[in-house]
Amino acid sequence: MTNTMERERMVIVGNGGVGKSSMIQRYCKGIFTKDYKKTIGVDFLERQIEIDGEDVRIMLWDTAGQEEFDCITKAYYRGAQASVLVFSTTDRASFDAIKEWKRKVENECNEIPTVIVQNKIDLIEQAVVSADEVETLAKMLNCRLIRTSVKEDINVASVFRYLATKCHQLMTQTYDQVTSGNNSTQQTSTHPPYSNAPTISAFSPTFTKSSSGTIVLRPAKKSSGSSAARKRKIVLKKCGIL
Ligand SMILES: Nc1nc2c(ncn2[C@@H]2O[C@H](COP(=O)(O)OP(=O)(O)OP(=O)(O)O)[C@@H](O)[C@H]2O)c(=O)[nH]1
Repeated sequence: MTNTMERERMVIVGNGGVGKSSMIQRYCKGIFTKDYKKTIGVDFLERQIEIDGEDVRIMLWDTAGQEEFDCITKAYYRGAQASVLVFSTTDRASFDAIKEWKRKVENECNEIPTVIVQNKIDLIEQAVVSADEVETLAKMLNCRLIRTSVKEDINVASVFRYLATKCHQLMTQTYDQVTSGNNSTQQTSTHPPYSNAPTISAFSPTFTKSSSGTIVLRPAKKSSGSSAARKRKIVLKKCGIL
């Protein structure tokens, strides 16, 4: 592991009990526990994955869902490159709070790639939100929607791979702009267009492309670390992006 490895910092927010800590534990440690242990303030775990043949370290900040911790947690939103807004299928208030969570994150770090996660999809029979209203909210907030079950390990990895890929693309664009000396009018938006983004559905855990718009998330192809990739890392480091 070199100190030039790309690092992507993500924050996971949402009401208490929606499954944020469970999601991070599932992704980073491969475990799930039924016990509910309230997060006090913030917690942190990381995992290394490969995107486009490059090693990327994903740093996941788990934040407390209770408002009483807001002043502590908001300090951790700063500098985040992506965010995950989580609500639970069985908790109406957590769904209603999603807009507010997005606002809180944006107050600290402007617009960053963001995913809305509807967790506990294994409890769909006890759902207190309809599929339509969830999809409408995601469109309105211009966010990708991913339905997950941390318990059944459905789509959890898709959430983080999707965001890591977005962050990686943004870093690559920044690199291209720096190396081509283009810092004028052709500035690319830091927020990709999501309005027509398909939903990643918990009902297609095999991630095959379906007519309903479910998208395919394939593992990145391994490539031998090219000299271009190495140069890119050096430039990114010099730009203070790493
Ligand atoms: N059925 C089901 N239960 C889940 C799922 N994900 C998490 N849980 C349970 O939901 C409860 C709360 O999960 P946590 O991960 O602690 O929730 P949190 O959002 O981190 O909560 P705070 O720390 O209070 O913000 C735990 O009992 C988990 O076992 C899921 O996908 N399905």
